[in-house]
Amino acid sequence: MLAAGDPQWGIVGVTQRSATVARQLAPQDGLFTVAERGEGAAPARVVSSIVEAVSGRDNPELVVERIGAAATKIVTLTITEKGYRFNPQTRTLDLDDPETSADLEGRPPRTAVGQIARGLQRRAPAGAGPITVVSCDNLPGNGELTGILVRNFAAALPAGEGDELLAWIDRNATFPSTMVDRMVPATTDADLAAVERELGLRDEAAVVAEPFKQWVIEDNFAAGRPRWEDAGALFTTDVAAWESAKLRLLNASHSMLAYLGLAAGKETISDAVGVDAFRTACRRMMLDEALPSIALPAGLDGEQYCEEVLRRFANSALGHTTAKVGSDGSQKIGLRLLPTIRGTIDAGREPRWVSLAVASWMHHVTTTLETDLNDPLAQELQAALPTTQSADTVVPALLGFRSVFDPDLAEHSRFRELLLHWYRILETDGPDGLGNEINHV
Ligand SMILES: NC(=O)c1ccc[n+]([C@@H]2O[C@H](COP(=O)([O-])OP(=O)(O)OC[C@H]3O[C@@H](n4cnc5c(N)ncnc54)[C@H](O)[C@@H]3O)[C@@H](O)[C@H]2O)c1
Ligand SMILES: O=P(O)(O)OC[C@@H](O)[C@@H](O)[C@H](O)[C@H](O)CO
Repeated sequence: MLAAGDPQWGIVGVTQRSATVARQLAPQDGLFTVAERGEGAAPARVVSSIVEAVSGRDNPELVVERIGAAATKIVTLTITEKGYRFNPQTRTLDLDDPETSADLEGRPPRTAVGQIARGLQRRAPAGAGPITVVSCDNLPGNGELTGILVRNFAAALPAGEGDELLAWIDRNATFPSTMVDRMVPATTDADLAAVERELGLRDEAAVVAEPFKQWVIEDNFAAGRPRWEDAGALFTTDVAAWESAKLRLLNASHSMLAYLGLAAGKETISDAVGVDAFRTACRRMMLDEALPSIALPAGLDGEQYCEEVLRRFANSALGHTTAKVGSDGSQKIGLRLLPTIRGTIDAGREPRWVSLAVASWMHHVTTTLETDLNDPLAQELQAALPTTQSADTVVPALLGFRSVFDPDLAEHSRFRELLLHWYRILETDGPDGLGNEINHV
């Protein structure tokens, strides 16, 4: 927007749990480089849209103040799935979460939902006017969900306070859904050194990304918005179809490749997709199981989309690690893989390939030490594992993990058999045996 000559918008960036990015941006006046990597990459570009960088961990009160300010018209969130602190089965705020309860008790809020609710509460008496809250996370119905969670927070406040806030939200706040697609790995020291060579300047906050980018947004803004369509964003009334296409084709395959890749000692997604058998399994999961169980957005060619996803994963200049994509599995499996399992079973077909993805996640949980398992439920997952570990003990134990599997799915006999089948191969023959089996099927 700035490049197009509209100078009225700027971004206050908030980091949540670590001050690192705020600390990197502050001495460089919020400027940072976006360096595209891979075929068709544009030259490095310095972006100047961040006008202030705040550490939410160190200064939660300032975050509330900024959300409460009349000048703020839009709040966007990219805080990962776990940042929402919700129960995925009921899609409600987890009020037993210690951080959420502490925010409800009135401390300067440290959870994202608490910060938004308290910020909105600030707007009412100040006459700061309406506001739009936009989730950009990989969650189905992310806008609707965010609205529910903020309202759950308000409803859990003492009666007078909560009712007033709920009524204000209904009149003044909107929560459009979005689908954001661009692979952006964590920046490494080698990335910073490469950007320094390209720019002739040291940028501690540089970001690397693939050339592809897509942002689909529900056009429901309460207080105006930049003309993002001029920069390629798509405004639509049907974000849900885009979201499920992305989550169940791209993100599902990403997770599958991450866990298969981790089992085979592959460091990056491009290394994992380079294994013929893994690429075949991924393609079969998308084409045979995910595609038939979703309603695609109008005009999207499903098969072409799947091939493009595989091509994007093969971008070896990106260095997207299997460890990062495979993190937080307990938060992602239920959104990316299980809906395809249910859809395939409901249609009377076998969820063969998608079960391989779930079995490789189980294998990852079992073969990773608790301290190395990057998952907010690492302790609970490890506690659920049996002492003697084999397919026959691990699969039922993890199927009983209620934060991920509901009883219906956990009891489904064919799903269980498929998990046992794939887990046994991973356990006894490793990735090579898996390759033979995949090629054989
Ligand atoms: N990186 C990508 O390729 C990409 C692409 C599209 C969408 N997304 C979405 O954006 C999210 C963030 O991706 P990223 O690559 O920036 O991840 P990241 O791990 O680099 O950053 C995550 C951010 O979330 C915050 N966070 C983590 N746990 C939190 C919690 N419990 N409460 C509040 N905040 C918390 C962190 O402080 C950090 O600021 C993803 O989970 C995904 O939903 C990412
Ligand atoms: O960011 P996460 O942790 O939700 O998931 C990891 C990746 O699958 C994801 O970030 C993709 O790179 C992204 O969704 C592509 O648009």
